[in-house]
Amino acid sequence: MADCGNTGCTLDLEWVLSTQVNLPAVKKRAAELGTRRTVKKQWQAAWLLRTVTCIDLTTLSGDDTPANVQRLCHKAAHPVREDLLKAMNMQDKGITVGAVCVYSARVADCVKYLKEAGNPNIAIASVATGFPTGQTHLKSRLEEIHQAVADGATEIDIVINRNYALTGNWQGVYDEVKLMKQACGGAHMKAILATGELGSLTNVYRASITAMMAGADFIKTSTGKEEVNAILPVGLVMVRAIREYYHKTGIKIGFKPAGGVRTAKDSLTWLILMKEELGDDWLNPRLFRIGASSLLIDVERQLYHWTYGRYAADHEFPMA
Ligand SMILES: O=C[C@H](O)COP(=O)(O)O
Repeated sequence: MADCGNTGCTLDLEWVLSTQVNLPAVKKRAAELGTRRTVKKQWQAAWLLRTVTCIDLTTLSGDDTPANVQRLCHKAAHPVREDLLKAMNMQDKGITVGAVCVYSARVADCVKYLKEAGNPNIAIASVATGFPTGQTHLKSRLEEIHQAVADGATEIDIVINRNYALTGNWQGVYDEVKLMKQACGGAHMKAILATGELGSLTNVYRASITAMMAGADFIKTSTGKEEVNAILPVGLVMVRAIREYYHKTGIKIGFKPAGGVRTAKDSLTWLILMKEELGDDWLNPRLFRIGASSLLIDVERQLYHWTYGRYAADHEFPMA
């Protein structure tokens, strides 16, 4: 998955504390992102297919059952209708989403149903560590990771300890994330910062750097359960932290906006952010994912429009 397999480094508190984010500058740059560059026609279709390959197709509900996980896995393995792929001459390219993303208790279902759907190699991401709040004892948070990996998860989406982050205890954040990374073993680890609960963009930057130093392979904006989830100013601060970490260590860390990304147009703006701030190396599922439960349906509808020159009726896309 991630290019890096980030081993992390010693916590450098001076680095963590040295940066103050300039809020007006960040807001201005974020506002430009959706307006400056437009992607049209066949290029748009190509970018949307890229979006598909970067989606962590997610279901994180209290009423998740094996049946809806089965549908999710089938969609993950066949994310775009065959006629649309043929129109783009992409039917033989084995296009799938980046991963499925579920609660840890549903990982075994994913193993079963991805096999059934004919694509057992699609990554299985499990949220863990007391998701979404992280307000359980460290011992059980670590145990949840072990169990998810034992069940077949290849990626673990952990949540950081907001209590520590909000009280400036970056050593505490670092120590816990490092233990979580060890618990992941060979599975890649995405660190969810829950930025909507961090209080300031400076804290978002500090949490990003701390998580990367502790070994996160990806940093992820949100659980999807906070009041404010993936938004561009936060994304900008996080990808700049990734850029700085890369310049200082040579290690490429992935980025995952998650929560509230629902339209094809939104996904293009996130891709533009990655291209402009981090470059083409980051425009692939090894270093970029979008965590989303309903984005795929809109992307597929836009691809339908590109193919047939009209929007499909709802019944033509029964499952996203
Ligand atoms: O990590 C993914 C999010 O939980 C999905 O959020 P969403 O339902 O707003 O797309």
